[in-house]
Amino acid sequence: MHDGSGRIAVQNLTKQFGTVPAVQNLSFAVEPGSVTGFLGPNGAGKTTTLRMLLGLVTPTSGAATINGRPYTQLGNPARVVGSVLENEGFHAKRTARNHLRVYAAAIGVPDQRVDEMLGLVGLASAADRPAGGYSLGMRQRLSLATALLGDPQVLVLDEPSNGLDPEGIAWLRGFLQSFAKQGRTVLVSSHLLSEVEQMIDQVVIVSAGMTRYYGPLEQLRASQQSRVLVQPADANALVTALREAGVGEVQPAHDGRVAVANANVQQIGDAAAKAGVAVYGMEEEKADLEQLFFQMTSPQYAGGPLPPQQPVPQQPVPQQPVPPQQQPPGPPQQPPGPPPGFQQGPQPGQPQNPYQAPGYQQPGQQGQQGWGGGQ
Ligand SMILES: Nc1ncnc2c1ncn2[C@@H]1O[C@H](COP(=O)(O)OP(=O)(O)OP(=O)(O)O)[C@@H](O)[C@H]1O
Repeated sequence: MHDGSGRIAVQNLTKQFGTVPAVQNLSFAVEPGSVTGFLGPNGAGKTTTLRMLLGLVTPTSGAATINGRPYTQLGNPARVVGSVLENEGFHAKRTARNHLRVYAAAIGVPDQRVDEMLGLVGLASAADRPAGGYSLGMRQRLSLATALLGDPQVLVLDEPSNGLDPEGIAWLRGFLQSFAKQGRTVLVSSHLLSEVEQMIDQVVIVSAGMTRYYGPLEQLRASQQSRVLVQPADANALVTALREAGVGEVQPAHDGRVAVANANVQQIGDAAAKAGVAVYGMEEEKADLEQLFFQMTSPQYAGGPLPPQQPVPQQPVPQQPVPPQQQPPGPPQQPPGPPPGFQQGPQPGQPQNPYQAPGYQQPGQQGQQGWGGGQ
């Protein structure tokens, strides 16, 4: 059913290439108003999933829909979804401006929009150069400009940070967040959590074609068990005091410090004071999100058994139209516990419509003219 919300729903999606199970029973939803990271190591099945979503590969089973419909049944797909996939070719001798004009004509968009998009992605000054001479980063920008021509409701980007310089990545982050704040939908794939961590609010983690985690990034962060490293005058006395007071999970470290999980500095300080144990310092420590991501996906490389799969949303991804403001968050999976190594020792106002003007300004960054440099 066509629901017009811009919602992406992937339901029990499977793709088998001969003997290669590229995608296995994948389910998740991407809600409008959010930027969702689609993460997994090389070969995890991300591109295949995105290609199925965009009607370029036929699923073996299951479904991927936008607005409740398969891509091939969208009335004017370029107006609904813009995409940037890997290895997209440009006519080498055609200028960026002419490339965009050809696309604009094909989808019925006026030429004026071509210049707006060139300005938006910072290619205005290179618009009349042949795309064949463009750097990887410039080609990424041209792909993005192409994807945005139809003023789509949904953006699907495969590894968009590839080839971008830090300035380009920062611009892309601000742009995607503003795009999502307008109630639009963004799905970005990457094999590096760190590359997209700052730009996403939801995350789907896949490995070996299967979902490992699906839910808010914040929830994944919160699942990271923190601990406090305490430097006491007398470690044995502090361990006894904390255990008797029932404060946290206490573990003496080799360097004379005491590691306390599941307790805050105030609880520890109070218990130490009550027992008359002097404390010289306390340090709060969080497990690294990247480390957790690596642990969730690394069995694909190790060739060993995969960890138990987190329950992919048990209830079917709703196919019925739901007004955006009433949509419940997608059913998140419970993230797994912290990596085993963590326990064992110390470890370190409404944005303006970007399509109104060529010089898109990020909220709070008045004066910045779109994607300026790095050509
Ligand atoms: N057309 C195809 N024919 C056969 N196997 C394929 C085909 N396309 C993808 N595969 C295989 O499916 C698996 C998933 O590939 P896919 O490109 O979807 O992964 P990915 O997560 O996008 O990886 P990367 O981050 O390297 O782009 C890989 O084992 C790949 O070799």
